[in-house]
Amino acid sequence: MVDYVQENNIATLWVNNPPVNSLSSNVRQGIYDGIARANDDPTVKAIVIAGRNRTFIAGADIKEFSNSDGNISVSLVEVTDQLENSSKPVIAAIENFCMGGGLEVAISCHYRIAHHKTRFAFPEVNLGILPGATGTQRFPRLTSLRFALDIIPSGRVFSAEEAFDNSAVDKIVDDKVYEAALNFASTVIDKDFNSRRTSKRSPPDTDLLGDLVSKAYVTNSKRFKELAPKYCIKAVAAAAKPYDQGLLIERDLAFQLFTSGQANALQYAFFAERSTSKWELPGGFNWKNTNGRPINSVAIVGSGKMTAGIVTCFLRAKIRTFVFNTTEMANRQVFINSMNILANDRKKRRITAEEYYIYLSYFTYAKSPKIIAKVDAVIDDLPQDVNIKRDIFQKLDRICKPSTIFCTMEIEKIASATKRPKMVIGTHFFAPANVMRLLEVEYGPETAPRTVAAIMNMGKKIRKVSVLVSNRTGVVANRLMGVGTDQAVFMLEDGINDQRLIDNCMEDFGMAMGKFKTIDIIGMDANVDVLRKTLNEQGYDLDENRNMVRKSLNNFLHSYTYYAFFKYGSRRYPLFTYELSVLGKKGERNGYGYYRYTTENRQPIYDEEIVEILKNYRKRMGIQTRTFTYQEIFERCLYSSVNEGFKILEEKIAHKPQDIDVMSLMGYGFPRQVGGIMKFAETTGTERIYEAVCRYNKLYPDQPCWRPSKLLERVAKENIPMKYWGQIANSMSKL
Ligand SMILES: C/C=C(\C)C(=O)SCCNC(=O)CCNC(=O)[C@H](O)C(C)(C)COP(=O)(O)OP(=O)(O)OC[C@H]1O[C@@H](n2cnc3c(N)ncnc32)[C@H](O)[C@@H]1OP(=O)(O)O
Repeated sequence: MVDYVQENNIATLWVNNPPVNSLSSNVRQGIYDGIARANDDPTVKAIVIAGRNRTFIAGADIKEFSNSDGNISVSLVEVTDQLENSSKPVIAAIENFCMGGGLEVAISCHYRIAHHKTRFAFPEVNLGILPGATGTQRFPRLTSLRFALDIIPSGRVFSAEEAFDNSAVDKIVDDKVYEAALNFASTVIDKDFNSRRTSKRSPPDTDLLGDLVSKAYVTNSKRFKELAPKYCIKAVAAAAKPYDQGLLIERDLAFQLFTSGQANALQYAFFAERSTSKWELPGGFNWKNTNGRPINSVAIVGSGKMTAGIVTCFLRAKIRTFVFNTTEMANRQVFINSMNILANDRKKRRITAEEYYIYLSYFTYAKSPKIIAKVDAVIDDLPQDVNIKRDIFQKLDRICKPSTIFCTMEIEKIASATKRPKMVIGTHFFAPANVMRLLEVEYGPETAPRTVAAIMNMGKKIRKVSVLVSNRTGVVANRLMGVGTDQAVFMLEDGINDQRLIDNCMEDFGMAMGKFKTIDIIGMDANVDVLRKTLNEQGYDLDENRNMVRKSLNNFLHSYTYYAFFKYGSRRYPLFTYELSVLGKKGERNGYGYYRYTTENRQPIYDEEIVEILKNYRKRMGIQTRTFTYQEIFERCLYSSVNEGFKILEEKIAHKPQDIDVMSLMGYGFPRQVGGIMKFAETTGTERIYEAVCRYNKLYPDQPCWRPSKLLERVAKENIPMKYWGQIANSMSKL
């Protein structure tokens, strides 16, 4: 885990713990022992600490947080103290990742040489903890309170250049960082390096503490539903005190965080995200045993609201991207929109000017379908009309090379229109596609495992977190969270007069956005399209019924019939959203939805008109209003989605609870500090949720989302831990 190598009078401690050299117990012990050995050896004059696997250290081994191997070794605090107290100078040779505990190791050394491409960060905050191995005390002393209050509470990644500008590293090299560190070591041998012991310093800007702390509170306020950002600020502020006092505060805060449920959930989310790439198909094909061809070029066919967002994902990954539309103007518009997205990235310094031009150079207009004949994948962004899609994909099937994969949400209908059903797969991006990291990949009954492998790998290449699901009806993430949205609409229809009450309940829980704000952002039309499609599949025409009502002389009677038709036929549908869309409210896009929006300010404004429309609607529909408790709002919005999550598992649409959690976290802004909708079920207790689901099922028999999932029932009754839910779902479907 740590190799000790001596060359002349310099000892090197090589950290070797692939893939990212995390600081597992053996590594900590290895560094500690290595420093002791070098200090005891009179022939050693300086020590270099470096990483094998072309990386320094990406921090603690997160798996050990919840899963100690029982190996008693030194703590990271002991390691950092051992490094700083070394009687011989220690030089860190840093490259690739220098994160968390790795950065704490680096700043406890006496000198730091970094490769110019190194990425530095204190990502602890994202795991619900703080840099508690002296990081909050040493980092501001080495750099400044200002920089530490920027870096530690945000967890943001910073470059070697920024590290150098803020005194976090002493030298940057373009190549061969280890050799540079060895050379540097030879220049400091026998020199006094006492002033380089970081803990002995004071932060250079303690007189600015008040202002800097206030600024940090404002900057991080959006994340204050999580404890860690606040605690990070408090811990860094304590660096203005004498070192030992500050350290006590750091330890106290670190302990509180470490034992919090939030830290547990955030660490769960870290691994859940990574687990989605380990996909598996029912036939035994999986990410390990199946290779897919690399996707080096794509064509986006058609254009809509999301096209430029999708295009930029491919451009950033340097994948040749053809945009194919029948009009020159549509193609141009996609180019302009993509350029604007990249220009914004550049303005916000997420990419350099050079990268901006390189990425744009991967964009190509395709005026004729022949130009896209050789692409590796075609992505469907055509209008929702299936006949148009089938027609175009039939033509593309004749033109494109046999290995071209077709990505569409209408898998079966496109597969049957082409001679390559094995090469047809679903890809669903979430809006805005250039920001949202979730990619839902859907396989159909005929999709080949190699096609799945190719598209899952493509997802990784374009930096998406791809979740593989089987194709049934519509987008699985929408199904999962949509049932909760329907509940919100029903409760509004049934008596809540202020949409903010429901939205606040969800936002207090930690959702990025309340249910009605989400409807507005997604757009009324998109919401109603789902409803329209669901009803169409059952042979009902939503708009025809509505027209019948409008044309009617006896409006009340027909409205009631209309309502009764949908409500008491078999199930109830969230028709109030449809009502608003018919009135011309499109959501955030045109400024009118469940809230109002102005062109200057896209923040939702409470709209009293909704209450008036609601009252009329209830009157026409003959709805008897009632009151709702906060608990009912909470349970109906969330437990309905939990129940749906269990159904998605038992129907084998998703493979494991982690996949469902990732969909809720990355597609719908579910609070990360709760871990995801299934982790929420585990924390809340499945028995409690099952009891509520059964209660609502009795109360609302016209809402099928409350039919209890069999898997939930079994898990609740037998009190089965979450780690077995996927396995049980598997065995259930075989029955
Ligand atoms: C107390 C707390 C202390 C002292 C801390 O240090 S807390 C901070 C711990 N470190 C981090 O939070 C960094 C986490 N890692 C990352 O952000 C990324 O992995 C990376 C930027 C370092 C690399 O990204 P990438 O190249 O995309 O690779 P993956 O994210 O896919 O990771 C590859 C595999 O390594 C596993 N991994 C990564 N970091 C850790 C870790 N710190 N502990 C344990 N395992 C880690 C990750 O799960 C991947 O494993 P597989 O899924 O392939 O099995």
